[in-house]
Amino acid sequence: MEEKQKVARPVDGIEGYGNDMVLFDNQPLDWVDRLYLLVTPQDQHKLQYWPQNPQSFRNVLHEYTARMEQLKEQLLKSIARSISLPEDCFLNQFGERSIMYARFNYYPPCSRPDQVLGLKPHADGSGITILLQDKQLQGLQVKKDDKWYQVPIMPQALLINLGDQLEIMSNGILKSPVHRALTSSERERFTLAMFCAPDPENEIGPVEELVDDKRPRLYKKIRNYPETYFHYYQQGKRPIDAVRV
Ligand SMILES: O=C(O)CCC(=O)C(=O)O
Ligand SMILES: [Fe+2]
Repeated sequence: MEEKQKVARPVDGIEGYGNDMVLFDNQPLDWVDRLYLLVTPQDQHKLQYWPQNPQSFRNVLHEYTARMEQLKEQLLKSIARSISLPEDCFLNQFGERSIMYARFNYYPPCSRPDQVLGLKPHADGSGITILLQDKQLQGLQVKKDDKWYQVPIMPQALLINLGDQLEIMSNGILKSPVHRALTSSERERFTLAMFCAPDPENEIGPVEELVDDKRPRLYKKIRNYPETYFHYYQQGKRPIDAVRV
């Protein structure tokens, strides 16, 4: 507890240990505590929020971040190739100063899982998200055609989720799925999400190759999508609707 307090999120900040920011009356709250840290670029680390206990925490997170940066690059290239685009087209929009956030999600046991969600339905605001799932407890669900589907646990596997910014860049060809997390009355659940996103100062938008007469531009160009995202998300709305043409 004491260690968590040392890195507690300030009321007006996003990094650190805490729970939902309350921005609106009647805002549905999530049954989750989280430690949220910017891990890339390194020169923007706010180390005051990086726990020193356990002692290995900072080094392990550094190393994990470096691996996830490599994985992100490979994934963005492969995804581009898979839809016949030049392999660097998403990476170029991410830019040299692309960002990555680590979010450690801790869902405590909840006595009313029928009433309370761990995370309300949302699509990620990232470009892509790399999720390390809890090894024992399922909880993640994805929505398709208005039905919720349970995501199975695959030990040793990372789950890759596409976020809104890749949907925007791909002019809607790639979809950023809506998902949610359930709670359990029996057990706690831990997950680690790494959100990979473009440099917020870069203007992003549908890549030119994917806009033509047959497929008109679906999304506007936008800078700093996370800012737009955050406000819509906490009201339970879909932020990507704000950038539709
Ligand atoms: O905890 C999970 O399984 C999902 C986490 C998630 O969707 C998120 O952090 O955005
Ligand atoms: Fe998510």
